[in-house]
Amino acid sequence: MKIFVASDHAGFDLKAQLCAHLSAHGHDVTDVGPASYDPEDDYPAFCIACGEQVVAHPGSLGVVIGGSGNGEQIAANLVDGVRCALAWNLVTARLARQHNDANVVSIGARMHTEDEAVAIVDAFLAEAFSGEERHSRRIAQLADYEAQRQTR
Ligand SMILES: O=C[C@H](O)[C@H](O)[C@H](O)COP(=O)(O)O
Repeated sequence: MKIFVASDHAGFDLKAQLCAHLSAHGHDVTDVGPASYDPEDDYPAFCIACGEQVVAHPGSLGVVIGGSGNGEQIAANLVDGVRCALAWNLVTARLARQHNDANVVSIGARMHTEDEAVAIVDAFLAEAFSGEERHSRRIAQLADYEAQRQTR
């Protein structure tokens, strides 16, 4: 699977571990940045770039990582076509795919051990959208709003 991963300084170490883990498991991983640790860096540009890459590569998925994952989720969701979910355990990770067809997952690196965070991402990547009508209907409503916003 093609996977794009971004972080800020708070998620930088986890990003490195996650990219290595995902590559070792056969995924085609792109580290969207930052390329080096800067304790003063800002998450928006990296997370927006990650979302843009996911939208530009249909079928791919993205991971954005920060301290809490909150700002990273907010940033990624500014990109049209991105549905980014903040996952904080295995259940929320799986539901993000099953119910929301999320194409990006946000992780709070300060909220978990690295092993826990990697397991949450693995759970997200392994799950599929259920395709159930009620979930498709709700996702279509979000896409409709997005399309209308583009014409305003
Ligand atoms: O929602 C934002 C993320 O959690 C950031 O990683 C966090 O705000 C960074 O905090 P600081 O600049 O204090 O390390």
